[in-house]
Amino acid sequence: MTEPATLSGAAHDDDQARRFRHDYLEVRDLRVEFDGFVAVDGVDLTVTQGDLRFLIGPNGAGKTTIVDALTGLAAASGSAQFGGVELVGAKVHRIARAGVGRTFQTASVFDELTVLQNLDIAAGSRRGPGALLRRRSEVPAAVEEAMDTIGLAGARDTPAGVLAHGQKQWLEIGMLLVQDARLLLLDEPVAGMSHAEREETGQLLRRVGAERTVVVVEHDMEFLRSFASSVTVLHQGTVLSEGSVAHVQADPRVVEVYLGGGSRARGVRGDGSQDRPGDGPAGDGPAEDGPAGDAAAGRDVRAGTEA
Ligand SMILES: Nc1ncnc2c1ncn2[C@@H]1O[C@H](COP(=O)(O)OP(=O)(O)OP(=O)(O)O)[C@@H](O)[C@H]1O
Repeated sequence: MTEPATLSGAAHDDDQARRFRHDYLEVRDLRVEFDGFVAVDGVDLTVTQGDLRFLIGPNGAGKTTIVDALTGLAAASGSAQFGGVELVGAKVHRIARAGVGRTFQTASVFDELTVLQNLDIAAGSRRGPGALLRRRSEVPAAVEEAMDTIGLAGARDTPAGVLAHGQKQWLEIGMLLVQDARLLLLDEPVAGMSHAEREETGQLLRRVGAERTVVVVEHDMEFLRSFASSVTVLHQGTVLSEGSVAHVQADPRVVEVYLGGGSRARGVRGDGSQDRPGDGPAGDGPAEDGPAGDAAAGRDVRAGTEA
């Protein structure tokens, strides 16, 4: 369908509503291989708008690689469509234009620039040069709205470099909002945050997730229990379990992966054989972030079973 070049108020609102209603992510048989090592092995994933989906799994399960594949940073096969646009094989800028945005574990904001300037530049990436020269009286509505949504309206003139850790992450989410990202892929958004910041972030994701499609890669089980509306558990590049928080917590395969250290071998090769079968949590990654680490740190995947 051909989009009109410009839309007046009511028509624009209708268009927004229509777009958001039909936005969903549909991944089919996604596969990523690095020199014979299969990091993502036939993953199917459907995420609709309003469903705050958490993607969890032990270290090396393939979570970040899936996000990389959806954002053009890892070559993949299979299909991943968002809003009807095929993402697999598309160039990074085309994927961004299709409304797909991501954050990284470390916030990538311009420290020397203020909150407002960071958002204005992000918005300007859609508008072209000159955005930085915009006077404050000309702050676009989308930037004002994003500052409110991320709770940083009061810090608009604060340089991003002096923001608290959590605020930087919120700013980065705000930058995706003003870029009109309608699929947000967030990599460990609450890592390193205080309890209060996690709560704020959870509420923010709920607000954003009501209107957009949000996928959160996360290790923090307490955060997941509080805010996930659905969960996909990955293990060795495949989907191990999927459903509500209660469903995956009760799935014996999930419990085994998170608590049975012996099942963590992750080297699935192209020929289907296992690399170092039987490797425990200390196999080839930091044990504290692995399944045994999660349990030891009191992050048992089962409800109410703090270790
Ligand atoms: N560029 C690459 N080249 C080779 N192997 C890679 C590359 N990127 C990732 N891998 C491997 O692919 C597997 C999946 O990695 P990935 O980072 O997606 O896991 P993850 O689930 O996000 O783990 P974590 O929770 O530790 O971030 C790992 O075994 C990793 O070592």
